[in-house]
Amino acid sequence: MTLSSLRPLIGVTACLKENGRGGWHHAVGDKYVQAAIRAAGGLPILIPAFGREFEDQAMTEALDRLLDTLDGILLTGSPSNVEPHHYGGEPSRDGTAHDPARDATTLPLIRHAVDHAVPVFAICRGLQEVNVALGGTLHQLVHEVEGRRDHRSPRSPDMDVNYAPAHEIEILEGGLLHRLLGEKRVRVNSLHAQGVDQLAPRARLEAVADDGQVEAFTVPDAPGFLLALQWHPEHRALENPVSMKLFDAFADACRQRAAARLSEPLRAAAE
Ligand SMILES: N[C@@H](CCC(=O)NCCCC(=O)O)C(=O)O
Repeated sequence: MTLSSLRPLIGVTACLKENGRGGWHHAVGDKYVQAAIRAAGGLPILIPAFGREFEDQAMTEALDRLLDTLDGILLTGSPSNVEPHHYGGEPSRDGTAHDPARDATTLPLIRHAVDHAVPVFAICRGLQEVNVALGGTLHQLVHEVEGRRDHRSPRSPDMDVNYAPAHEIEILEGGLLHRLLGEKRVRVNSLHAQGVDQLAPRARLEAVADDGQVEAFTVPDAPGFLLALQWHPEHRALENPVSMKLFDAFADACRQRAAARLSEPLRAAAE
C-alpha cells in the first residue's frame, strides 16, 4: 500500500430527522457519501447526531475517541438551521427547521477537531456551524438583509436545476482558496437562507459573493487543514474542476493524517 492508495477514514456529519412514522433517523445525503468516496478518495464514516446523549466530560471523551479513529471530517449541508441561541441571535421565524441534536454534536466536534489538527471540509450548513462554533454569528434570512441578493435555490424537482451555478464569487488574493484555484472569480451554486453575519475572530475571509456575502473562509491559526464553503462542491464534484481541486486538497490533508496514524509497519509500507 502506498500513501496515494491509502483510503482515509472521513467522518460525515448526519442530521437527526423525523421518519414520518413517529420515529427518528440519523441521515446523510448520498451525495456527501459519494463525494467522500469518489472526490476525496476516502472511506465515509457517518457521525450520528449524538451530542445530546453526553454531558460535558463524557462528550469530550467521546470526541477524543472518535477523532482518534478519523483522518478528516466532512461537515455536510442541511435544510435545518443552526439554532440562534448558539450565537445570541433572535428567535427563528415560526416554521424554521432546526436540528438541536446535530448542533449539540457538530459545534463541539468542530472545536475539538480544530484543536486536534483534524482536517475539516465544511459545506453550507457546515460553514455556518464552523463560524458559530468559533464565535461568529449568522444572518437568519440573508435575502432580507439590505443589499443582499436571494441566496436560496430554485425549488425544482430537478437537483441539477437547484444546484446549478447561481452567482460569481470574488476570491481574495493571498489565501488558501486563491492558492488552490489560481482564479479570482468562479461561479458557484447557492442553496442557503442563512449566512455569515460576524465572521468568527479566528477566521480568514477567502471569498465573497457580489453582494458582499461571505462565501468561504479558513482558520489560519488552526494546526490542521480547514476550508469552509457556503456553496456545494459535492454536487457532481467529479465533473467540476474547481470542486476537485478543493476535494484534492482536503484528501491530501486526510491522507497525511492517516499515514501519521498508521502503525509503524503500515506506515513504512505507505511511504
Ligand atoms: N439551512 C441552512 C443551510 C443550507 C444548506 O445546507 N443547504 C443545503 C441543503 C440540502 C443539501 O444538503 O444539499 C441555510 O438555509 O442557510
